[in-house]
Amino acid sequence: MNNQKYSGNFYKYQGTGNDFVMIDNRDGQFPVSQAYIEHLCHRRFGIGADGLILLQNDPDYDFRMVYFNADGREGSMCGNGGRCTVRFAEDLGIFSGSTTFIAVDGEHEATASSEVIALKMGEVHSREHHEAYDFMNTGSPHYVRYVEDIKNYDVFNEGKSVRYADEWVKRGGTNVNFVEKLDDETIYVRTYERGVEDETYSCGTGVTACAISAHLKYKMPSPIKVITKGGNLQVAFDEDFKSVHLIGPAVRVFNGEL
Ligand SMILES: N[C@H](CCC[C@H](N)C(=O)O)C(=O)O
Repeated sequence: MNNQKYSGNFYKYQGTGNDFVMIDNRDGQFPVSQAYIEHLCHRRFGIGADGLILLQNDPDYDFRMVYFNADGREGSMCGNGGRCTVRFAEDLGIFSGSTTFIAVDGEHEATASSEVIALKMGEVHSREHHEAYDFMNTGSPHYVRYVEDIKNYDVFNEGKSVRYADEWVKRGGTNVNFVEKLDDETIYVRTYERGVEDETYSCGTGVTACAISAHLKYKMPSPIKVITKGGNLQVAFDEDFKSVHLIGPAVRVFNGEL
């Protein structure tokens, strides 16, 4: 461990089982360090989470979301984390109804109801379609592979072998998704996450990538229902993927003091 310590409250949120330590850092007092964040996210030595998020002030938006993976490194965009941050901002009284905030990949709009947070994702510009997989960036990089019998698929080992393949390491790393079409409106998605280096219960940007991929492959209409280990999401989109929404629950689990 290192010497940096934070004195203050923390909050624990989860969105379809993707869980985050949330800090209200509007006073800028949180000591950002990779080792400290990794420690707080550790499931034995710390609070335990897939990532840590700082909610900060921003002059032009309701708030700024700063996301770190469980390994303590600042990550790219996190869809479930975004939905949880919106719920956190609502709980703090920063907005009610709808909000616009800024994250590492740009501006996001979101609406909150008691059941769900609908988060507008960034525009999805480029999609690679290959024989064995699709690849796209939905705020974070996502490799998408279609599989059968997904519930029994070896996501950890198959995901890890793609994650650490030279090609992907050279490209800066990727998250690895496995997807199966269940019926004409539903897919099942499991994700090995970069930065967590394990399967998570749900990955919002990964779910978004899989829904877009499934729409292109099977012509499934919007919204697509997505089942993950941690619960159900929906992805709504227009034809050019400029307006893409990730919709699902996000709730506070507990809070405490550091
Ligand atoms: N769980 C996140 C994705 C985090 C992305 C991160 N693992 C990376 O790309 O480094 C989500 O809900 O979108």
